Amino acid sequence: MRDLRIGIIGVGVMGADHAERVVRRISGARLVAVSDPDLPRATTLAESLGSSSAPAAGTGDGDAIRVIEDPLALIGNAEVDAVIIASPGFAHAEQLMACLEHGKPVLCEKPLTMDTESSLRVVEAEHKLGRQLIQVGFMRRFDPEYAALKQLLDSGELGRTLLLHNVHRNKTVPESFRSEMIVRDSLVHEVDVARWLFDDEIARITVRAPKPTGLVADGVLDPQLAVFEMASGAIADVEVFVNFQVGYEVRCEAVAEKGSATIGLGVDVLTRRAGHWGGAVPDDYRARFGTAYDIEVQRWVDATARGEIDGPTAWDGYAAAAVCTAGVQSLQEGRPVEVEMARRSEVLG
Ligand SMILES: NC(=O)c1ccc[n+]([C@@H]2O[C@H](COP(=O)([O-])OP(=O)(O)OC[C@H]3O[C@@H](n4cnc5c(N)ncnc54)[C@H](O)[C@@H]3O)[C@@H](O)[C@H]2O)c1
Ligand SMILES: O[C@H]1[C@H](O)[C@@H](O)[C@H](O)[C@@H](O)[C@H]1O
Repeated sequence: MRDLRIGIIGVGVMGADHAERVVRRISGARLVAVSDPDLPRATTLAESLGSSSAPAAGTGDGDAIRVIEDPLALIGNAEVDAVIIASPGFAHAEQLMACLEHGKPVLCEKPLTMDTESSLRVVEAEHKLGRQLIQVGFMRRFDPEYAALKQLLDSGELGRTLLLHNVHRNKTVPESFRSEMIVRDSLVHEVDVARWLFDDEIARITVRAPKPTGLVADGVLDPQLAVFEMASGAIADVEVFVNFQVGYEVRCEAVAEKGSATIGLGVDVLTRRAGHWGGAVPDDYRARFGTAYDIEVQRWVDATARGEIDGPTAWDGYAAAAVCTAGVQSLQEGRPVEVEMARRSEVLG
């Protein structure tokens, strides 16, 4: 079977990382086009990967990668079989709709879109089309540690899961990150983790913030503390701290009836030396979740070749957006907020 020809939209930090992944680390796919309003950035990337002489799983022998300025033109281009969207969240809705219009399978970085209404419109448009084309980049589901945790909890060995404690810390984030963005762009990962691990919807969310760190602009509420009340009665708490300074830390502890399980301790690098013990803290998500992204994109490519998707769906993206909308309201009003969501059966039949 011929390689899946991929176009990537947005080649900043994440898009460039995916581009390298497609070219060098996964099989069955070829990077044929990139698009970014920052043309020099797109051109430099296309030239460096397209003429790569390093062993390239995805490009063949230094195949050229086209730079297509207009992202919608990339989506419509006949030489692009499938699309990876790694533009900022505000651009996702229009680009997803274009992928649906052109019948192109798409792996869209989280969040699906930045608000509940546009996320629902995307879900409805995909449903109308009659086939699933959208996968959302909630990559934690592909991380071996999260996957092992999910398997353990689903096995029932520990009894019913009652609580999740989560920590999500970034070293720093760009200045564009205001309080709402922390909910919609960072906390959204734990929204998906809780829905996935509990296999349940979040019914109510509370987001509170202590006196903020002094290392952010005035008015930015960082860190934040969220509580998700699941429809079944289980509870998850999350600390999100995106200007933690130290490095990237993502942990999850599940507390069940007959035991608990924790991931994200970095125990594989635990060291003892010169009177100290400890390990390394990764700098960012690329170091911590590199394997998860590789597995995510490889499985997406393989599933796309079969005409399927294999991961979080547009509905998962919509559900996460609805929870985040309620979360932002909770943060602003200082009270728990019920999550308002369409009924799945009414939208998807
Ligand atoms: N899954 C993860 O762990 C993870 C990690 C980082 C970022 N992300 C997601 O990836 C996406 C990109 O984030 P990033 O950190 O790479 O941002 P970034 O700012 O580094 O890169 C975004 C790129 O998109 C370009 N761009 C801006 N407007 C555009 C438009 N309308 N169409 C196409 N391109 C446009 C910018 O010029 C830039 O090159 C976001 O959705 C973000 O939430 C996910
Ligand atoms: O866009 C990024 C990305 O999703 C990271 O995985 C997350 O840790 C950051 O908080 C977020 O800003």
